[in-house]
Amino acid sequence: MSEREITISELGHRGDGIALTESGPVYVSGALPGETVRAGIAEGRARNPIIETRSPDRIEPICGHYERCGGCSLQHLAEKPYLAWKHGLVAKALGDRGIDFPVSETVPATEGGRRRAVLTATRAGRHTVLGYHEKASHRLVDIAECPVLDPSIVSALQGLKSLAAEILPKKGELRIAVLATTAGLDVAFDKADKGYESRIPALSRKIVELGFARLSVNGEVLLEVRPPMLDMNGIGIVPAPGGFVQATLAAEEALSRLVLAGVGKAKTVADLFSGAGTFALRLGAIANVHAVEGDAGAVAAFDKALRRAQGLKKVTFERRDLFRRPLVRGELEPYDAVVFDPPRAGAQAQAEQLAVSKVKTVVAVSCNPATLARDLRILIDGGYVLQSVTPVDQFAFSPHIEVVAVLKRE
Ligand SMILES: C[S@@+](CC[C@H](N)C(=O)[O-])C[C@H]1O[C@@H](n2cnc3c(N)ncnc32)[C@H](O)[C@@H]1O
Repeated sequence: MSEREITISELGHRGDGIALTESGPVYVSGALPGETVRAGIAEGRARNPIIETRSPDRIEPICGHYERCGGCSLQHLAEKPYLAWKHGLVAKALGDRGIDFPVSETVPATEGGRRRAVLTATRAGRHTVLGYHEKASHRLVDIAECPVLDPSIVSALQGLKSLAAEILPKKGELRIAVLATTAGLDVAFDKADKGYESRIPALSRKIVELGFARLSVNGEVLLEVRPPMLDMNGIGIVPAPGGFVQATLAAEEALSRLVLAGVGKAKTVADLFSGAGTFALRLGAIANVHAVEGDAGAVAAFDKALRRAQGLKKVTFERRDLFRRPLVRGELEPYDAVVFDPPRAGAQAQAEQLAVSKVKTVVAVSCNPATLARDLRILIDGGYVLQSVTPVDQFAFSPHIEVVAVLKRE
């Protein structure tokens, strides 16, 4: 493997530096545009890179685990170019689908830290390791700090570890979803061995001692000390164990503001892939809403929240698989506006139905610029005109980006 000097010209979509060489792109982990790097090169990747010229945009990472931990990829880049890079990811995805539209500046929405985290635990001899996987590895980093998480999760890391130790399999990993709620932590273990049942008394005792709100294992609630409540714009919701909620409150609010502005004065709105009601509960204050969601737990959580809610207009819901059974043209007729917020796979089948519908306004929310661009292309080809595209940065230092796009039919 020959060593040579290369110059980084751009950041890739995962945050690696890219040098464009005569033999193709070379990916350099941890390098920034403008930097020159000395490294061995094999299969398009730099090995043991040494940065020779530093970028003025390079900053000190804020976490002691950063070098190893795969949870973050861009702590070493200053905020302004970091937000610009996220903006570029969205613009590029649109460009790849032939959509030439000015993308708004990235809205930072990481304040307060992530209230929802998925950690992994495993055994290392007699110890328990709890954290995230190392960069490009299956090994776990045992985290003692994590500046991107809500502080209440960080201060509970030791407690979570001792809880996980009760049911860790001899080999393999345990997934732990943690949600910081107004009543304390909601902890959901996933992929626990059946044998955990003998540890239920010990787990229950620990949950109470640790002051956590609820513990669930493999989707079943084991003990609810207090309902793990989230305040959704004044309405209390108790999410399903391990269920989806926006990872930061700041992003939930930023996305909701953009969704509400997007639907404008619509009187009837369909909220598709509605989860536990992040948008529907807010939209219900200004319009009649029909929420559609595929996950039974999320639908049940939404139903309960609706019963507690006051002063909403008519809000209805249904459980439905929108990949297999999107709302078809006739079903879309009653709506002035449709909001959709699918998982990473996007909403192709639904976009195809919207493209032949008469719905005036579509607000597309996405966590994947590539599938969003595909769905926007379908809508634009069906006669919609883009009004705005706004990236929202919910996952600090990661390559993830949320986007809200508003389209109208003339
Ligand atoms: C990105 S989340 C958005 C949830 C909600 N809009 C929010 O902001 O909290 C995507 C949602 O789509 C749901 N979902 C995934 N696949 C689905 C499908 N095939 N049909 C309907 N809903 C689905 C998930 O359960 C999840 O609630």
